[in-house]
Amino acid sequence: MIPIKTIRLRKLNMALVTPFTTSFGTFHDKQFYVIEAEDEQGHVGYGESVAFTSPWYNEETVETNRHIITDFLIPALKGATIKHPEDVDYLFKPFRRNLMAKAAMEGAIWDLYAKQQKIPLATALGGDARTIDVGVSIGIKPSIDDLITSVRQSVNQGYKRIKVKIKPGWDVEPLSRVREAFPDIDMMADANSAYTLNDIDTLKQLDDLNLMMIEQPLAHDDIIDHATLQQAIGTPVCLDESIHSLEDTRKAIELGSCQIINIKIGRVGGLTEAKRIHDYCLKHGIDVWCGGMLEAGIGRAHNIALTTLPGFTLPGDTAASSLYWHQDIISPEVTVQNGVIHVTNKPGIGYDLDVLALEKFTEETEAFSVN
Ligand SMILES: O=C(O)CCC(=O)C1=CC=C[C@@H](O)[C@@H]1C(=O)O
Ligand SMILES: [Mg+2]
Repeated sequence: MIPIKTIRLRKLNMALVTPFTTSFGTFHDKQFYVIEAEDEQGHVGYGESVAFTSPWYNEETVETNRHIITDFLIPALKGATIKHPEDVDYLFKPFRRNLMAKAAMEGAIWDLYAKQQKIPLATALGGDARTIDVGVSIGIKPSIDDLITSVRQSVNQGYKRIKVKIKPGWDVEPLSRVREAFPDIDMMADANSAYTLNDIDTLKQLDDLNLMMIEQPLAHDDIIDHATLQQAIGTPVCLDESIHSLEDTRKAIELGSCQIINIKIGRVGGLTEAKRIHDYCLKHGIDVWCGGMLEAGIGRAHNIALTTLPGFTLPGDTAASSLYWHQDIISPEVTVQNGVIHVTNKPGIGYDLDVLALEKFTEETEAFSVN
C-alpha cells in the first residue's frame, strides 16, 4: 500500500429521523467519529465508528473510541509497514477489545487500499453480488396499532424482511397481531438480551409465528444458555452481541448456540474479522446477514460492500439513508428499490462524501501525522 500520511478524526452529530429506543433510553441524535486516512498521493479512505454515547450495547462509547484511536491505534500505525489492510488487524491485536474503535480505523484503511487499487471495496473483500436484499428494523412502539402501521409502511416500500424488537410484555401478542395482518412476510424478532431461560415458555409460543429467527434472546455475553434455548424452541436463534470474533463463532456453532449470525463490522473489530466469520459460516452452513448500528452513509457503504460476499444469504439491516437521516453525508445517499440495493462499482466505498453535509454535522476535527 501507498503509505498513510495523515489520520483525521471528525466528530459528527446527526439528528435521527426516528428516535431510537434502547434499554438506556431514547436517542434522538447520534454522535460518532468519521475516520479519514489520507495517503501521500492524496487518496482518502473513510471509516465510521458505531459506538453510542453510552455503553448499553457493548463496553465502548464515542469517547472511549477517541481515546483508543488517538492514544493507541494511531501511534501503532506510526512507522508500521501496511502492505494490505489485513495487516492492520494484526497490528491492533495487542490492544484488548475496543473492537469498534479498531473497526473504524481499519475500515478507513480498507477503503484507502481499494481506492489505491482503483477497485470497489466489495471486490477487494472478494464480493461480487451486484444487488443485495435488505430489511428494516422496527423498534418498540407505543401501541400494537402503531406497530402494524410501521410494518405496513415497510412492506409497502418492498423491504425483504421485517425485524421487530421485543421484550417481556411486548412479544407474543404484538408479533401475533403482525403475523395475523401479514401472514406471508419474512419476519424476525430481536430481543436484545431481554430474556432468560426462565422465559422459555414465552419464547416457545413464538414457534407458532413462523419467525425466520429470534435475535439475541438471552444475555449479551452468553453462548451456553442459548444452546439450551435452541434445543427447546423451533425458531432459529440468531446471535448478535455474543459474537465478537471468529473464535466466538466457532464455539457458538460447536455448542449449537445458534443457527444464524448477525455480522456487524464494528462489533467484531473490522472487515478482516467480519470476512473470516463469513468464510467460516459459509463453510459450516450457517446463514449470516449484516446487522446495522444506525450508521450514516460511510458505515452503510461498508455494510453494503461486506454484504456482497456469497454467504450473506439473508436480508440485512442496511436500509435506506432516508429512514435514518434528514440528510446523509454521502452522495448519492443509499437508496433501496423494492427491498434491493444496487451495488455501485466505483472505487472504494463507492460513494462520494457530501462535503457540505459533512462540514454541517462536524463538531470538531483533529489531524494526526502518521509518517
Ligand atoms: O441500523 C439499524 O437499523 C439496525 C439497528 C438495530 O436494530 C440495532 C442496533 C443496535 C443494537 C440493537 O438495538 C439492534 C440490533 O440488535 O441490531
Ligand atoms: Mg441485534
